[in-house]
Amino acid sequence: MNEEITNQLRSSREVMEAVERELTPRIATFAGMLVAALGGGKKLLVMGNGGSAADAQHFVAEIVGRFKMERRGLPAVALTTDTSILTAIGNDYGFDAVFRRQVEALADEGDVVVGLSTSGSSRNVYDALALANDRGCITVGLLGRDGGTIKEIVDLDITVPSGDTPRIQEGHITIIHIVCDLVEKGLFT
Ligand SMILES: O=C(CO)[C@@H](O)[C@H](O)[C@H](O)[C@H](O)COP(=O)(O)O
Ligand SMILES: [Zn+2]
Repeated sequence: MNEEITNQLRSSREVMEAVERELTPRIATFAGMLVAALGGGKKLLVMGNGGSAADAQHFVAEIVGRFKMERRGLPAVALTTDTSILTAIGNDYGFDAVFRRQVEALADEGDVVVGLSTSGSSRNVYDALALANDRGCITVGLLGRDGGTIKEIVDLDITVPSGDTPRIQEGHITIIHIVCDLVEKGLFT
């Protein structure tokens, strides 16, 4: 059992090293986009399924509440949290529409819309990002594997170089924490 634990910790470390090697400039670009948008009065919308829904909420909580700094709250919404909205849209229009309809309702030009998908191909995330593009939003995909279909349509993809869903998610949450730190420093120091 200890060998299995050691192997998993090693593979997690290797993914983090690959993130550092391959994705540092993209993480900086993402932070810069958010600093410009939030500093200019725009908002952040975030979505994902399963563990990525939890990551979306975690991200938004850091932005609306705080990461490390005492500062004013910033405007961000997780599209994963309201069970009445999710069940109404899912029941009436289908699960593929649960995020797209919320983008239709909430997104304005210049907002940053982030989709998390380890496969890069979840239909509900793809459809919402496609509409966000039409709306003139800045679209970002936190993705995995080969980036899937979402990589093809977003303004910025940050594709964690792994084929293992939990390792990809660990990459995503680390990137989110780094970006929250850079956003606070960019806007409030
Ligand atoms: O957290 C995990 C697996 O670690 C699962 O809940 C996982 O997020 C779900 O299977 C998602 O539906 C996967 O969707 P996606 O990342 O491919 O868009
Ligand atoms: Zn998970």
